[in-house]
Amino acid sequence: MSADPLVIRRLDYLGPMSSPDGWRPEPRLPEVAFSGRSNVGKSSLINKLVRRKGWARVSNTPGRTREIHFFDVNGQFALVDLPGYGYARISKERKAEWRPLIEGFLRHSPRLQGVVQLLDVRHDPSGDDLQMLDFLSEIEVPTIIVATKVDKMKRAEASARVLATAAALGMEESQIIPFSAVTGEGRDELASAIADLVAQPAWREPEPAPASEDDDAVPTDAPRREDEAP
Ligand SMILES: Nc1nc2c(ncn2[C@@H]2O[C@H](COP(=O)(O)OP(=O)(O)OP(=O)(O)O)[C@@H](O)[C@H]2O)c(=O)[nH]1
Ligand SMILES: [Mg+2]
Repeated sequence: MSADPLVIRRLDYLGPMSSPDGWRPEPRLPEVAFSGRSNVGKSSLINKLVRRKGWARVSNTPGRTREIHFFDVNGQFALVDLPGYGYARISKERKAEWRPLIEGFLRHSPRLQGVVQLLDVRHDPSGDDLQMLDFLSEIEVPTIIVATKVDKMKRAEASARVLATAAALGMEESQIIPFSAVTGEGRDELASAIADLVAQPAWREPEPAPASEDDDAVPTDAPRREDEAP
């Protein structure tokens, strides 16, 4: 038996981020974010990945995960559960809130290291999925693609669906990880891909800190400019 590529020794919930300028946990760890439509199986996949049954909330009501949730895995990386997009019954108002939240986080989080993009194996990528994939390639973040719920089909049928999805996205079949939260298929392959991603050098350069008007924010040992009042 091969060794577990991601042994979970410690798992801590770090808290939610609910608006683009709102509170978020200190970005101390490299972050791997999980993205996908509502109901695609993000929370179920996360639970399987960390081998905890009720860790990330799983629901039969699509659109349940509304904030961005952060989890510290082994003090090694932060797992980031994004709200699902593209659920029709959610009000326009809520959708208008989510997009800036998700895109703002992905664009600006200083420690983002990669994204795991989930697609339901049974369906062709939706317009929202394609928009998200375009966005991910625009920001050039390393992305792992997972096809979820493969247990819902016969094996050959699921393989054919993965092949078709790969073709639709212009990628190789081997670039998509087939996954089932029910059988655990794909768990170790995904865990290994995530461990590799986290071991890479930091993907994003930190943004320069904004110039502060507030003198108190300047450390006392910071050099003062000549023209600056004492
Ligand atoms: N058969 C099967 N069902 C799954 C699988 N993954 C998720 N489900 C079911 O799909 C539904 C949605 O799963 P969630 O994990 O809550 O999906 P989510 O993407 O987190 O949904 P939101 O938080 O609403 O965006 C639940 O009823 C799950 O039990 C899977 O691999 N196989
Ligand atoms: Mg969820």
